[in-house]
Amino acid sequence: MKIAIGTKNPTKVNAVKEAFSIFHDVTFFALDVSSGVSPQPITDEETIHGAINRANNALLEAVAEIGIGLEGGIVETNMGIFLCNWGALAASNEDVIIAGGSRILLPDEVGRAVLAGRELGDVMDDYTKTHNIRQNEGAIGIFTNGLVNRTEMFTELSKLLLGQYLYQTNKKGAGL
Ligand SMILES: O=P(O)(O)OP(=O)(O)OP(=O)(O)OC[C@H]1O[C@@H](n2cnc3c(O)ncnc32)[C@H](O)[C@@H]1O
Ligand SMILES: [Mg+2]
Repeated sequence: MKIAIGTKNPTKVNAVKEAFSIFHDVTFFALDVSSGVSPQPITDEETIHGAINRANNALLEAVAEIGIGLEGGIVETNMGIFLCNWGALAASNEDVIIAGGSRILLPDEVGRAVLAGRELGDVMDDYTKTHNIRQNEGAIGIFTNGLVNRTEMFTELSKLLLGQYLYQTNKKGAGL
């Protein structure tokens, strides 16, 4: 089975590989595809569209059985600005499957800087005085004291996608 992943970010690629490790015969293709949305989505809808576009573009480009798209964004609420994560699974002749990942409240200065136009990854590097947080523990890893890193968060999200896909394809197979 060919699985196409719409990113080269190792936190996302490793997460998808982990979720699909229940299969023996899988080959993964990591591709830099367009998300079709801004580099820093700032609503749930924009983040979901980014995930769906990545999944569809990866599926088509790699001519795979399954395409996976994972996208990080932020959402402004009256409780503050949250980190959000969305994922999509595309398979030919199937409706796209989506799932939401973790959301945590961001410090207001971080959230405001992102809403003002900066990418969260860059803001996080300045905030923590380190480099390339986005490809390592992620904002979620920093703000959960390392208990949940970006790869773990995307692994659970990938399992939510794969699990729904298996449920739906089984249901069809059982003629329900
Ligand atoms: O190469 P891609 O797949 O685009 O990986 P990315 O790290 O840019 O990830 P996204 O495009 O999905 O995320 C959108 C923006 O939000 C940032 N971001 C989202 N979650 C993050 C996290 O947990 N830690 C650091 N940056 C994060 C990310 O760096 C981008 O600026
Ligand atoms: Mg990006």
